[in-house]
Formats: sequence, structure tokens, C-alpha cells
Amino acid sequence: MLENINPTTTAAWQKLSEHAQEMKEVHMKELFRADRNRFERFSYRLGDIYIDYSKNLLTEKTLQLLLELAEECKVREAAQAMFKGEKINVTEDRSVLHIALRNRSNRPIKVADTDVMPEVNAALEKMRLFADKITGGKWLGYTGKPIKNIVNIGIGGSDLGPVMVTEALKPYATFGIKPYFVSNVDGTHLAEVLKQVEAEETLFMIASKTFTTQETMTNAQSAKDWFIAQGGSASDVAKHFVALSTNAGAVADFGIDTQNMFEFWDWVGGRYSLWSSIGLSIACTIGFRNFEELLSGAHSMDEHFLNASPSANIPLILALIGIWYGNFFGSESEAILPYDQYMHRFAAYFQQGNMESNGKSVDRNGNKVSYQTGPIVWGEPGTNGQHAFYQLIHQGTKLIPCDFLAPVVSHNPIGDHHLKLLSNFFAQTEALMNGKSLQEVEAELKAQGKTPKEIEQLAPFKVFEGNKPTNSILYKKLTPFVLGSLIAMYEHKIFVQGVIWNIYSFDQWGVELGKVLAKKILPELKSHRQVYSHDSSTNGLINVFKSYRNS
Ligand SMILES: O=P(O)(O)OC[C@H]1O[C@H](O)[C@H](O)[C@@H](O)[C@@H]1O
Repeated sequence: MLENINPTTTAAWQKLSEHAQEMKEVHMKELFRADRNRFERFSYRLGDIYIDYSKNLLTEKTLQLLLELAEECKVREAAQAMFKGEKINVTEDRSVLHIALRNRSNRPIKVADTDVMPEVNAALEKMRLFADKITGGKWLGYTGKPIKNIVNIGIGGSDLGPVMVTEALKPYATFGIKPYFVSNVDGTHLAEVLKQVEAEETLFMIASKTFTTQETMTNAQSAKDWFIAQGGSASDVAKHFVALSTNAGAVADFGIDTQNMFEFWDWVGGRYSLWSSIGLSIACTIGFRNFEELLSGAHSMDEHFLNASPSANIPLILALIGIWYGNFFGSESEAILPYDQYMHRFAAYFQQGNMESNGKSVDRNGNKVSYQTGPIVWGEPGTNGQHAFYQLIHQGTKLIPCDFLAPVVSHNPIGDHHLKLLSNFFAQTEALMNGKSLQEVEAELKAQGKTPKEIEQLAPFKVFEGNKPTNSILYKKLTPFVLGSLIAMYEHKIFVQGVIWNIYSFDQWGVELGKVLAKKILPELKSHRQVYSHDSSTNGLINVFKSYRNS
């Protein structure tokens, strides 16, 4: 079981608070000047992934104190509890075992004395058989044609992972299977996807852990209606609809044969489920072998996280750096900036991963926390972001720690595009760290022939303070293995932070209230009567909606 420790009561927290005051006076430039080995000291190679965290406002002492914090908060014990299958998701009374889904060592992992690995392996085997049929053109639709399109209908964790991974691993989608994703209950999403596919060549994957989610059930029903309207009969549904779920009863009620159900278990959190049957759209797009590589990459990161010593433990260090800025420097957000077009949904994926996990303000005692917890996570691929929001990162008033990610080798080596891309990657982290001093700006303006008056007027706007923290994560090539490792690295970072903040990272009660209220409002929208049951703003808006609709 996780221990219940308020991090602010630890000795390390106190020391870190004092140390932060010293570090607020320091410029990273000075740290680099003072230590020729700073890069070697604060960077780490993990197979094909190289992580440089030297461009941070930290010293050996900072790291030492942060590691003490992790020790006092019993991070290692918590990790062991998770990997052993203990029910660390207390508010839902569940184990947290996405790590079992990619446990390539096949080491037994027990939930209530039963090893889950046999059922994990059986589910993977069922996925393999199915994916091989799809990619081999052997699964035929109702007119006898092979499947060409997969439409995954799911939302949140039943959508974001498959979207992100199929986008990231497009170079491996060599089987002629095109994935589409419908998540939003806005009919536009479904309609626009259906315009692009032919029913006879399309397989719908209804992806929902609970199989009760309003958006997914609504889209699934409309997709089924569309399929029948296109000429498929009710008995053809079995060839075109499969379910990815933990809820066999609801799957059968919907009309999908449980033969065509790919199961997973309540100990897989939605936002950690791409490794499970929820990943079927991935396996059918990039092939099962590549899906296994993705799992292997994640497993290698799991092993690293579980076994590496704290001072060489990458997810742990990244988590501690995040805590350093969030809790001791007042930063509120973190940017994930992949210089890799294939990774364009990576930040969006970890928006859910991180913000749904650690967006909590009540600790494991049920008390309100007195410190900051999960950050706002955001980002776009480089170089697009440079022409949009980097201005604020460079010269705004907010401290935004950034993760820069980039592949060394591009899947698309066209001319010198990749060198240009990477020159921007290196330049940005250098600029964020060094900045540009007033003296440098003045000298530059002078060299441009500006008058002293002009220099005085213009110079303040051209100064870059620098001292902006970044992590640089270089990977050799975006392979399934590397992607699996990167995802697992961020997952464990989130885990460590949740442990230290003494919150429950694996529930998501905060998404419930809106859902309940929407269910109450839906019949009100369907009726013609004026609405008076809410506050004046909500009543007013609903009634305006009705009057526009009826006019
Ligand atoms: O997979 P489902 O049961 O349909 O759930 C889909 C999503 O909806 C919920 O509201 C949760 O916030 C998410 O964590 C979950 O991934």
C-alpha cells in the first residue's frame, strides 16, 4: 500500500525551499561556465534515447535534495507496490497494471493471488490472430472484399493513444489498412469519416473500457445504422463490428458477438490502455510484430524505472525536475515540443495522461493539499510552435519548462530538411538557456549603425533573459520500440509525481459532474418548455438555444 506522506513535512522539502532561494539568484549560463563537464554530468543514454537535462536550474546539490525527497516520500516502495499488483488505486479499489500488458519477461504478476499473465498473453494472442487476418487481407467484409479501413470509435483513453501511436508510426503502416478515429459526439466527426469509407471494406472497432460512455455509444449506434443503410444486413454486423472492452454484458446488449470482443481488465486505466486490446487499431495498422515492439520498448523502460539506481533513473529524474519548478519556482505548465511531425499528437496524448492523472487537489487522506500538483501540459510540434507561442516562452512573464524531443534519423530524408529542423531544435534550447544580454543587444545595434538614442529606445525589447529550463530528448529514429519507451518514460514520470504529491493518480472523479449534468439537461433540450431549473445563466442560455432553434 502507498504510504501517506505530506511532502511538505519532509526534511528534503524544507531544504529544497531554502535551496530554491539560492538558485533563484543563479543563471544557468554561470553553471555551464563553472563546470566543463556539466553536459556529461546531467545527461543519460538509455539505448537509442539520449536525455540531456543539463539545461536546467539545478546543481548536484539540487539533485541530491530532490532524490532525498523521493526517498522520504517512498517512491521506490510505491513503484514496487504498483509492479506487484497491489491495489494502489484505492478510491476505485483496483490494481494499476498497465505494466503487465507489456511484461515481456512474463514474470508472474498477481492480482488477489492470481497471476494475470496467462490472461494477458491469451488476449494478446487473440489480437495477433485477428490483426494477422486484417493485415493479410484474410478478414473479409460482407461482399467478400478484404478490410481496407478501420474506424475506431472511442474517446479519451480509448481514442487518444491509438490516434497518437498510429500517427507516430505511420511509416510502419505498410499493409494498406487506413485507420480513422471518431471520438466527438458532434455528429460532424462521424459524418466526415463516413464520407471517406465504403461500408463493405470497413471494420468498426467500438473501443470503450466501460461500454457505457455516452459519446462512444451514440457514435457506435449511428455507425451501425449507417452500415445497415449502406446495404449491410443485421447478420453482416459481425463481420464489420468488434468491441474492445472490459464489459462483456454491455457488448452483447449492443449486438456485438462476444466472440468479436477483445477484452481487458479493470486494472488497466483508460489513459494507460493503448497497450491492451484498446491498441487493436494500432496492431491492425502497423502489424502485430510492430505492436509487440512497441510493448517491448515500454517494457525496457519499465525495467529501467524499476531497477536503475535513483541517480540514474530517467523517469524519476524528469519527475523531480518537474516538481522542482512546479513546487519551488511557481511554474504552472510544461510544454512538450516534439521536433518530429509524426509526434504531432504526443502532447495531446499526455494532456490526458498527465492532467487526468495528477489534476487533483485532495491528498490521500482526503484533505485539501496546500501545494501545487499536476501541471498544465501543452505543446505542438516544432518548428510550428516557434512561429506561434515561443515568443511567450522566451520573453513572457511565465516560467515554462519545456521538453524538446527529436529523432536523429528522419523517416523522410528530403534534401536538408532534417538538418534544418534539428538546427532549430538545438538553437532553441541554446537560446532559451543563454538568452541575450543588454550589452550584447547594444553592441549588435551599434554594429547595425543605430544612433545612441535609437539603441537606448530599442534595446530593452530585444533582450532575452534566458535561464529558461529545457530537457532535450534525442532518439535515434522513431521506431515502435523507441516510441514505446518514450511513452512509458512519461507514464512513470507522472506516477512518481503523484506519489510525491500524495494524491491518487489513477482515478478521475473530476470528469463525472459534467457528465451527470449533461444527462439531466438532454431531456430539457428535447422538450419545448422553457427551463427554470438552473441558475439564471444556464437557464438563459438553454432558453436562447431553444428560441434560436425554433425560429
Ligand atoms: O473507455 P471508456 O470507458 O469509454 O472511457 C473513455 C474515457 O472517458 C472517461 O470520462 C474518462 O475521463 C477517461 O479516462 C476515459 O478514457
